[in-house]
Amino acid sequence: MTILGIGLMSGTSLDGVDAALIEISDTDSQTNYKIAGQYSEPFPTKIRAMLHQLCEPSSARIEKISSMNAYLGNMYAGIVNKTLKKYHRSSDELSFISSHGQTIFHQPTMNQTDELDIPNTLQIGDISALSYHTDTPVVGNFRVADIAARGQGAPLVSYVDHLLFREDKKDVAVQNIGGIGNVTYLPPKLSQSEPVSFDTGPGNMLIDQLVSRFTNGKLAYDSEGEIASTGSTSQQLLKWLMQEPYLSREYPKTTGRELFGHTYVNHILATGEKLGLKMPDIIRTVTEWTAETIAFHYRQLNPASPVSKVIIGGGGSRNPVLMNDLRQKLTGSQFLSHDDFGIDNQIKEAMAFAILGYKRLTGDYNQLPVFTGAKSSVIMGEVACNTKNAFKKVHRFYDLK
Ligand SMILES: Nc1ncnc2c1ncn2[C@@H]1O[C@H](COP(=O)(O)OP(=O)(O)OP(=O)(O)O)[C@@H](O)[C@H]1O
Ligand SMILES: CC(=O)N[C@H]1[C@@H]2OC[C@@H](O2)[C@@H](O)[C@@H]1O[C@H](C)C(=O)O
Repeated sequence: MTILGIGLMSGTSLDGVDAALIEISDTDSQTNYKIAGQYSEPFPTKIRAMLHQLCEPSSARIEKISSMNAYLGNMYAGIVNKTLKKYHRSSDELSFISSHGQTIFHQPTMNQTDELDIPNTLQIGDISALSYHTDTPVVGNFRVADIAARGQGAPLVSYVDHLLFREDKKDVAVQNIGGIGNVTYLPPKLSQSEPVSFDTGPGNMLIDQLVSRFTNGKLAYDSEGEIASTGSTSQQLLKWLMQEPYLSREYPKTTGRELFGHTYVNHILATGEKLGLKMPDIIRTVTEWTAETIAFHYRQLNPASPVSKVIIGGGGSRNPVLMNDLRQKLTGSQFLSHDDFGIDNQIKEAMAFAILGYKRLTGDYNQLPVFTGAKSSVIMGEVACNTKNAFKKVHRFYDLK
């Protein structure tokens, strides 16, 4: 039997939503995942601006978070219906939706000064609204189960990287450069070493914010690295940035806009100003620093030799300045992209969440403690099925067992 599912991803760069339509079929020995379609929709400027406000504790307002939760649930439903229409598939054919949601806040580790301050993470985009408007069961809110098991609640795509990309004899690093950078490091199967994953630091998040300030909000990112290529790296600013304590924290570790947000950008700008730097020089330096945060961690992962294969994904792979810096810092590694494996870079994370959602519905573990630091394996994800049809569709998965 072939199951049709849709994975939805809206990531920390706040650029929009990606949908992956996937067909899943089980043979006796393995599960096969085939991409049957894809659709992406950018956030309208107003929504993106509001999301930026909601991710920043000083500007977030509870009533706006609540209404954005409902709004995104409806928006995601529209995206599912557009994806089905694009590929001439009906809602009846769709067995499930798996939605990451929009991360608004993520604090998996904290210095507990108050008993009420406990690890937490919040992804919004109401899964009940999504289920209701699509007549389909929805799996969402993945990260909270891993946090409950005392994990970092991220990175979660590592589980899928491990299924798809581990090799017998060569070590592989699967590097995402989204808003945040994260790596899944897969030592050869034949070695005794365990895989690991963690966030390497900022991806495009700081570059995007600097570009937006430089252009008074006219540009949201440094397209093709054009601004960075007009500046020069300041070694002094680079050295200052390398002192960021997150870099030397032990992994598993994750980060986000809580650290690399508005206040961080203010600190970079103040330091750049003291050094007499112009904005393109600051953007150039932060671009090189982003590459250096990745290379810095790889030298720790494999001190003896360059990582054999680096599979790059995420929007940062479209920034040639960032990619050139990374290649220069990782000489000896073979660079590949998800496209080399038949997976469009744009929808890799959406596809991964479809797989995580499918595992949730079949009652299988969809997380490995080694990746998130959780105390035990968990089956992540909550299920919303708010119509009779959605309920019937969920029951199909019980028959699979
Ligand atoms: N042509 C391009 N040139 C330079 N940068 C680009 C280009 N296209 C996309 N980007 C960068 O990629 C970012 C989006 O990346 P992506 O969609 O992978 O992030 P995300 O999935 O939201 O984040 P995360 O993986 O952290 O959740 C944009 O904000 C921009 O900085
Ligand atoms: C809390 C949160 O949303 N984290 C994201 C973010 O974006 C990249 C990096 O930081 C990663 O840890 C994670 O997303 C990917 C999809 C993951 O969980 O694998």
